[in-house]
Amino acid sequence: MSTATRAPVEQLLARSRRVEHDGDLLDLLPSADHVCSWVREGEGLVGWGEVARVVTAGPRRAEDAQAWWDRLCAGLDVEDEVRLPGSGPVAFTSIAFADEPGTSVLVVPRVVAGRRDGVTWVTEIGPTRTDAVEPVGAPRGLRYSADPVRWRAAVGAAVTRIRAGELDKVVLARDLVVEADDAIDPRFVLSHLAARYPSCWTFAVDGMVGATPELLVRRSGPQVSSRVLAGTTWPHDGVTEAELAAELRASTKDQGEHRYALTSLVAALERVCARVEVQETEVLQLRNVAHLATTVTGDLADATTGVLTVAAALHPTAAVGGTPTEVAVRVIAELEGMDRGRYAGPVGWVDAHGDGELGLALRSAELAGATARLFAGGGIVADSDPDHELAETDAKLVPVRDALEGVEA
Ligand SMILES: C=C(O[C@@H]1C=C(C(=O)O)C=C[C@H]1O)C(=O)O
Repeated sequence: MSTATRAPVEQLLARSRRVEHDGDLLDLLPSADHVCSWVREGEGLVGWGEVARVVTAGPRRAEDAQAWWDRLCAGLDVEDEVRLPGSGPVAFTSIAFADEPGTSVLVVPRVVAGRRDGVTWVTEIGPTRTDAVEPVGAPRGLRYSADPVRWRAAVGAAVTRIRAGELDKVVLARDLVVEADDAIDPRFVLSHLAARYPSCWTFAVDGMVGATPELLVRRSGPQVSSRVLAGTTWPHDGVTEAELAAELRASTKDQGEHRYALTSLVAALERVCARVEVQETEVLQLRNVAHLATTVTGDLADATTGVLTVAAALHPTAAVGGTPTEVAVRVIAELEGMDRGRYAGPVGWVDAHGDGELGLALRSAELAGATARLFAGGGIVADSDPDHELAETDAKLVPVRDALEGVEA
């Protein structure tokens, strides 16, 4: 099922030209409206304005978005003097976690500013316009509400079902609703996330914002790569980073969680790739948590498969779903008691060649007016402890919480 809610009627021209700008890409966003972002280590893409969008739902939500975008690109005139990945027409997309409920969106911004290897450019679709610049405001009067007691019980129920042999692993998530006095400016959240989590991808699409460390798929021609995360610890009792990494490597529970996630990713990649290569598992250190991380690369069997279609084949891995996938997705719906919406779904950008980068919308929140709904989850296996899992989700909520609070240190 797919509904085009806004499609251009006239013949459109997309123009990319180099610009002299060495400031922060996020500082180019003129207002809080239609903010799009995919920024890491100061490079990437930001977008604003909107020339077209499609809203999709159901089991083919990502493929439908890809097909709609391909059709739109086929009718575009393009002048691209930059010719780098991400120049020329691009769209930003955020796909729902589940087949249902939830809606997915693909947005074509009117203006995109990009930077890669120190080269900065601007792509405009349609006639050039001057945007009114509005100052960025901090959220005020933040109030929090969550139900950790109910979630703890859900984790206990999941452990019972895993021990009974119904499934091996399930990722359970919870939300934290934050109310502010006025509409929350996504630019405020994004600039704090990017400053404190520079190695993560700071993303925004249609109100879904966050800084994710997990790359579901990057497509560059026939080559794809992915970085799967599972198995988590966080700073405690003054342990050093090296000690934390050693703890994680030595934890059979975390290694087990990681193996389920990696196995599911590799099996899914093997269905769409002619060659798959698994790199060595590493420890990824962030300021709030550390994860076991494995990069997997592959060559697409069919080089015409667009990045969103590849994502559809991979999602959900057992990093955000579980093992076996179908059982885990059903258990998530039964035990979580909430609609994940676009949390833990693919998020990122696509270009006119089917290339792009899609992360998983983790360490994220859905912004709607003065409300932010934050999400965090963790992998549950046979020997998981509900209190420990609750503490893990608290650690994963830190990035967006701190960003809303404007924590600088
Ligand atoms: C589900 C989340 O994170 C995922 C689960 C992890 C785990 O269980 O160890 C680690 C990284 C992510 O793949 C989240 O951040 O909400």
